[in-house]
Amino acid sequence: MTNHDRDPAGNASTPAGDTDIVLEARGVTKHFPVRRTVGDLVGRRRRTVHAVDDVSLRLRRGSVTALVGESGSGKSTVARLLSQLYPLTEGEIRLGGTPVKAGRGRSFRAYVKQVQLIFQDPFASLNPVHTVRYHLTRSLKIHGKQATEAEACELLERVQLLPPLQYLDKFPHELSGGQRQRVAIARALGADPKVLLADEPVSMLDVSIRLGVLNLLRDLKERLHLAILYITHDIASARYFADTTLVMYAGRIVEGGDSETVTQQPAHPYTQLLIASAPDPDRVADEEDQEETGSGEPPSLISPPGGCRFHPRCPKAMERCRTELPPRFELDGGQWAACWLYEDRPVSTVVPGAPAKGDGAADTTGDGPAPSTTEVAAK
Ligand SMILES: Nc1ncnc2c1ncn2[C@@H]1O[C@H](COP(=O)(O)OP(=O)(O)OP(=O)(O)O)[C@@H](O)[C@H]1O
Repeated sequence: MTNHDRDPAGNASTPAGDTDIVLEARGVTKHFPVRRTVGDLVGRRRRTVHAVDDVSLRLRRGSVTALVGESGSGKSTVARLLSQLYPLTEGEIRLGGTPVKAGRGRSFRAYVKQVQLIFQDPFASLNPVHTVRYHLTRSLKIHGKQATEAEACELLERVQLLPPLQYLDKFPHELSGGQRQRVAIARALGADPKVLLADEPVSMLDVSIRLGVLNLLRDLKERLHLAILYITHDIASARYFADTTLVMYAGRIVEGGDSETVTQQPAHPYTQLLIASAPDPDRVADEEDQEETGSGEPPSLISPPGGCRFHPRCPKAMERCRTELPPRFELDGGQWAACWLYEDRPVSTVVPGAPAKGDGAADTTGDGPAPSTTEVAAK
């Protein structure tokens, strides 16, 4: 993205006519209040967990966006905010370009019909006392579709549970983990959604069947032009499965770009650490690796570090990283990193008449509005 894509306030504008953007988060923030202790009452303190801060992203039709990060970085909270299970502390969500108003009842049902959430544990998300037929026909009914056996079978065919009649009257405990997750996906498809938010959809499955479920999601993305948010702590699977990858650390997105670039040429020291810690049979980790990429634990989100939240673990931290929050710096090929290391990189200029980065197909970053340097640094 270049300065040409920014509005007068310095924010990136939604690319005009980019009809591929289905769901967009702009500066989305979620702080959870912490239950007050005696000390808090005496000191008149109200503490909050800064679970998600200023997250912007765009999900496009027929595209998978991976949101990658360690446990506790805020990934599931982003999914819950995007599915309207939690109210936002700040920010805005847009569906099809229209700001979404928080609500229950009819407006919530209309939203959920288009944006479906798939959970990590398919056993917990399916009711053990009901059959596959019940789960699927109920989903069809709720979303105003014909709840016939033929429709339920079609859903099972879509998730490659064949022949469908063999699965229709099974209970969840009679299915394998992979089959259960396919039923959960089929149930989500009963709504005929535009967006699937898949929160660690394969992490509870046997390693041998993960690939099959990811391939199914990819097939659905292509055939049904779904926009998919793939939440994972496994950056290696993001390279394989996602078109775009966003990396999250301690409640903030720190890097984004097309998956191949982010995983092969990670720019942010945190992404480099994630990749160095990912199991790779071709690489033997040694102490030098550790020194170069850093180690340690993620910070407390009740009182996150000032400046860049990664600075206490960062082997490349500079003085200003402790005090100033880095904005997004644009790199080549649509990649960006929120890291002061890239401050002095020149921003490439736009060739007149050429599609600018951030305008439709040329924008591979999957991220939403980028706040200006001064705006973020001032926060
Ligand atoms: N309802 C809640 N109330 C208070 N704190 C919460 C709540 N939900 C999440 N958190 C906190 O917000 C932070 C982010 O949690 P979240 O579950 O979104 O992270 P995650 O990256 O999805 O982790 P995991 O991969 O372990 O699920 C954590 O510190 C968590 O303890």
